[in-house]
Amino acid sequence: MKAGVIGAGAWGTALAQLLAAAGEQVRLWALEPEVVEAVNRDHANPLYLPDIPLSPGIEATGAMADMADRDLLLVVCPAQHLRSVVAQAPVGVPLILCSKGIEAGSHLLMSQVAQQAQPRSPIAVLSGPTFASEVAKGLPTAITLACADADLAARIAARIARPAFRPYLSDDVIGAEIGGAVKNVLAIACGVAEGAGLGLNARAALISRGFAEMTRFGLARGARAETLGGLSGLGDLVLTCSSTHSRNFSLGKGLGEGHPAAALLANRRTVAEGAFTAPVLREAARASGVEMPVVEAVCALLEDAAPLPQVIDALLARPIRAE
Ligand SMILES: NC(=O)c1ccc[n+]([C@@H]2O[C@H](COP(=O)([O-])OP(=O)(O)OC[C@H]3O[C@@H](n4cnc5c(N)ncnc54)[C@H](O)[C@@H]3O)[C@@H](O)[C@H]2O)c1
Ligand SMILES: O=P(O)(O)OC[C@H](O)CO
Repeated sequence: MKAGVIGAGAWGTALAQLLAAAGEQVRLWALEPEVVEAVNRDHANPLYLPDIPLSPGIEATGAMADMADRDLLLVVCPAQHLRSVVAQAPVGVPLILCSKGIEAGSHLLMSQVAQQAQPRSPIAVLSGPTFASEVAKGLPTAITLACADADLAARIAARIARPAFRPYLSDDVIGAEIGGAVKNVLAIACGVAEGAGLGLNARAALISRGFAEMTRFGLARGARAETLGGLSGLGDLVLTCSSTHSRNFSLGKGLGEGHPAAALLANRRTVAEGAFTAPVLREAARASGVEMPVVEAVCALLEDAAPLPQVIDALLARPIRAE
């Protein structure tokens, strides 16, 4: 059993810890040499997952060639870098994609990007309500594991399941990916409501109407409604829209407090995927004729295209219609 994790941000490090805590020897590819050094020397990743002691069973490397002997690879880089990262991975090894987003330009989901970059590698998607620090601490978590190949899904599930980490199986890869990508944009909207002091009614309205947008977009792209209503859709939406532990929610809170997006996004080390997904999602939704007013509002705020009161008024002034 030789798993590799590509990407040593918070989530990649937490997943490496999950696997290594059960005795597996895990190799973790990190972009930053200081992360490689800290993991190997101190069994820690203070840059991305501070205050969590890591298993000595995790060995970090900065060389993708060191992944050549792995029998399973978890890909955990930011979505916009997935194509170039996966292209460097060894050929033919099953890839579990853990990034949440839609590629700019192509409008492709991560599984579609990976299939282009590594056509001979079997693909699965792991997505759901999972704050990295909680998984790394062994707190109870459930997640969707989506894969078109039921045998591969069962083998991966047996490999990653732990008493406090429960994968639920699905063959709806597209549905699992759309939930994870769209919820990040909606979490920004809920953060805005928090930062601007709009109240908890507004948050609940954004979650419900945002879920309606996620469902419309998902169905248009071939997702199944029950997947969108499951862990990778509604489950992750509720988690990410409820807490400043979410980077996306925190970004929105800053916008709601009146800080300009450019200042909030400048010099960030950690990724708030919703900021990159929002304009791509707007473009993809418009191209499919799907109405996504909350997503449009988030884009307007990220682009500083309109002041916050005007964006809120425009959402509230939409015509009354059937729910
Ligand atoms: N953090 C979580 O709780 C969590 C949970 C589930 C899914 N995810 C998803 O996992 C993905 C990674 O998020 P994270 O939280 O681990 O990241 P992070 O914000 O903790 O760290 C940023 C990561 O981006 C990497 N990076 C920066 N530039 C890069 C480049 N040019 N090429 C490759 N990698 C580069 C850094 O090395 C680092 O690993 C995202 O898509 C995120 O939505 C995160
Ligand atoms: O911190 P966020 O907003 O990137 O959310 C992390 C995970 O996606 C939650 O499931």
